[in-house]
Amino acid sequence: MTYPTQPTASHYINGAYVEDASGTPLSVIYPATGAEIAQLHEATPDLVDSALAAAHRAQPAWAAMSGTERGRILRRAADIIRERNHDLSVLETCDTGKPLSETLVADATSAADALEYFGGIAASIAGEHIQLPEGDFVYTRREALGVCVGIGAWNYPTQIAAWKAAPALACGNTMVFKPSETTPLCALKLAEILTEAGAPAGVFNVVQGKGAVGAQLVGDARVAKVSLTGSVPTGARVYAAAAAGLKHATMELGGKSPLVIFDDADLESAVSGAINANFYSTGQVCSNGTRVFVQKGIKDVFVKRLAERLQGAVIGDPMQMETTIGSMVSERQLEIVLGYIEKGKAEGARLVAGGKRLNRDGFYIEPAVFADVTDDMTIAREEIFGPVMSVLDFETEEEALTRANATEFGLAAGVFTRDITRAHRMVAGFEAGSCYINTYNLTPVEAPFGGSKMSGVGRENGSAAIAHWSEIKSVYVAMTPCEAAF
Ligand SMILES: NC(=O)C1=CN([C@@H]2O[C@H](COP(=O)(O)OP(=O)(O)OC[C@H]3O[C@@H](n4cnc5c(N)ncnc54)[C@H](O)[C@@H]3O)[C@@H](O)[C@H]2O)C=CC1
Repeated sequence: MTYPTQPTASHYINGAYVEDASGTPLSVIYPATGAEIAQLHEATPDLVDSALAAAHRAQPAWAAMSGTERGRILRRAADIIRERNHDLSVLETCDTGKPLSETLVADATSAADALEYFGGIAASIAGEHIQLPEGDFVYTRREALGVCVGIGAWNYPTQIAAWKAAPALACGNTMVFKPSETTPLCALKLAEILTEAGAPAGVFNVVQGKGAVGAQLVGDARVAKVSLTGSVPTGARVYAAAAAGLKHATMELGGKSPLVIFDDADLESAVSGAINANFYSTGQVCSNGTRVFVQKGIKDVFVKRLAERLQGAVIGDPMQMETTIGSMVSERQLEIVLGYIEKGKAEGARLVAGGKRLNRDGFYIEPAVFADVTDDMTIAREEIFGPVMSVLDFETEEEALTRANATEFGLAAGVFTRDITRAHRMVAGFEAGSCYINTYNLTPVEAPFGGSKMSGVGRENGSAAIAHWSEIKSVYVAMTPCEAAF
């Protein structure tokens, strides 16, 4: 590995890198080869405390700055990220094993988009004025919550850190962020860049560690809000811990999203949609449409065309620009995915393509397509978080909608059809936070993103995010003397 992947230190607190070698060692593995590329340490309880103290100290002055000033710093950070996109994308690939052809356009650039977007609206975050009888009025102040905690998953380490930091900081909060222990490198770069852009010390801090470090952060009395991106079981634990302290919470959790393809759809476009809904980032995307419902009349031709198109996938070294499928993030995740593939076969689904581990170093698997999947099979019910597509067939619109919604999850849903009224009817009926018509998995920063049902609470991105990173203070102003009964 010739890329500089060992960071200056494990943590970033109060505007500087900090090391504490007494923490448990944390080894960073490049999943494309299995080689160790960095050695970090988990944060000790004292170190976590010092990060929270730094964020707590910095928050009043940060909130007291004008939105314009805060926004300028965020936008400057966005510019620095864009200038360094190549190196940051290489680091994202080292952290995750995702192909550079993807990380160059979807990770640091998405972080820059978030910083630019929320930097742009920071100055117009405001309350309102409400007129009342006798000249009295109420005005509202939209205020920061205080110290916020962000906790990330491993699939989008740069994007997750920025999607939380940008709106939090725009609203005048400060943050302590804990990346996933599997991908700890990228968030440190965001912290470094925010300092360079002018963010005062303590405004954005990063501490490394596993669940225990996350739990300490969530349980701390100084923390006003917790935003987690992770799995449903972790989300349930973190949400409960936040509730114990009556903290604000945003939970971006897992999914098992449906993609419904009607027989009048543009076939090539629908196949592309199914590919993007299942194999981007080697299938490690929370909103993936892994239950692909295809109307009976076109099922065979759809599966045939999909298998042909899969021949064009280039699996291998993620640093090569022609590569379109990199490695899984870890050996553990690869084993989980292989386990699901065996279950799919054992329960009677037909493996149409892929599904084998590649015989080389690193954690590679061929993208897999199962046909003849039924709703009760494990692969159709549980989130796999890997490149495994399940194709199910259906006859009527009503049936498709009922079966699409028959899941505890509700993150995303998509429909391919040329019938516009049917498309909108389906979308209105989907029990999901993010819906797609004739496309899939696009997540521009302008669009609110988040889940229904067990897939989460709250929304990230879009102007909707402001409500989740601030609160309203209502101020009643009397224009006449105050009267009392006695
Ligand atoms: N809805 C969304 O926006 C997204 C959801 N995800 C979901 O994330 C999952 C994959 O990511 P993983 O890293 O495996 O998830 P995970 O749930 O295992 O871990 C998520 C984070 O929570 C931390 N954590 C674990 N236990 C904790 C505790 N008790 N208190 C505080 N923090 C704790 C972990 O260290 C990690 O940083 C998938 O289920 C996926 O669907 C991933 C990306 C986006």
